[in-house]
Amino acid sequence: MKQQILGFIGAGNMAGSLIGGLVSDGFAPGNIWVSDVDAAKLKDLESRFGVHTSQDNQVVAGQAQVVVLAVKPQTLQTVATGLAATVQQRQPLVVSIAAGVSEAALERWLGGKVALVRCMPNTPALVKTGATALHGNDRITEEQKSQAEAIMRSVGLAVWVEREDLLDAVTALSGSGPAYFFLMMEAMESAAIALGLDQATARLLTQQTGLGAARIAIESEEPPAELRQRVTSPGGTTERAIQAFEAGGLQGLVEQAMRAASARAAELSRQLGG
Ligand SMILES: NC(=O)C1=CN([C@@H]2O[C@H](COP(=O)(O)OP(=O)(O)OC[C@H]3O[C@@H](n4cnc5c(N)ncnc54)[C@H](OP(=O)(O)O)[C@@H]3O)[C@@H](O)[C@H]2O)C=CC1
Ligand SMILES: O=C(O)[C@@H]1CCC=N1
Repeated sequence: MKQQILGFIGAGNMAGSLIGGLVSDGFAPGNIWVSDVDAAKLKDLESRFGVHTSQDNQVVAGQAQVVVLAVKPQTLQTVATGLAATVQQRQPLVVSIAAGVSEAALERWLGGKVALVRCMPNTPALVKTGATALHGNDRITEEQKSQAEAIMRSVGLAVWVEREDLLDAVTALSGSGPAYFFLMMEAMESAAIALGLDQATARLLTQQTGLGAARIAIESEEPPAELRQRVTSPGGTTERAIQAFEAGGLQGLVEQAMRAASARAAELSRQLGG
């Protein structure tokens, strides 16, 4: 895999995170090509990671064995139809990371027959702790399946889902999920400042607490509810905080938020051509 040319169409937040993770995992930057309409974003990726860039999507799709579509869902139809002739002629593996764009729509826009993997990564790929779920169409070979998995595995965890529609749930969980934790961190930092800590101290303690909680959750065999109990001394301070979260309906709110994210992915899919 590391010998192949990997092409990214779109040089935004998610492409930058994936490229950063791949390069730090030893993927040769000289084998990565990136295109975008925005020259400044390309310059930035060039200087940070040493990848090749072009403002012409055809230059990238014209040489890559694996083409990663990393533009916004709303831009994807234009981009994909523009690449259809090249893709049909060269038959690369196409990997789409777009939320809510179905394999059927992508195949149609790309002119028909195409080996396609649709996946949902997340931005912690930048620090090689990404979480990605993948689903492939009927045309992918075992080798292409391994290629797509190897790309995502080099920047973190990669799991396959059996049904394409489950990617909407994954989007609501791990695709958007980093933002939920950042929101929680924002809220904790602000509350700590309100309680008298200076901002630097509040941020540092919040960050380290997030890291520590995540590491315990990953390294321990115990479910999160059990780990929470260990922090919650009867009659102590955590108990009061948890009571306040429960009174505010935190669990229901989280479910409501994730249902809204998943519904938006399904809505995008309908709006963008099924
Ligand atoms: N951000 C995230 O956490 C995640 C995002 N995704 C998916 O990844 C995809 C990209 O998201 P994200 O990186 O956040 O979005 P960004 O807007 O940061 O990146 C998309 C890039 O594509 C560029 N672009 C627009 N039109 C074209 C074109 N015709 N040819 C080439 N490039 C073009 C945009 O330029 P300009 O800004 O000038 O329009 C922008 O630089 C989306 O489909 C999203 O659903 C998936 C998982 C997580
Ligand atoms: O917000 C979005 O639509 C994208 C998909 C998942 C994370 N970011």
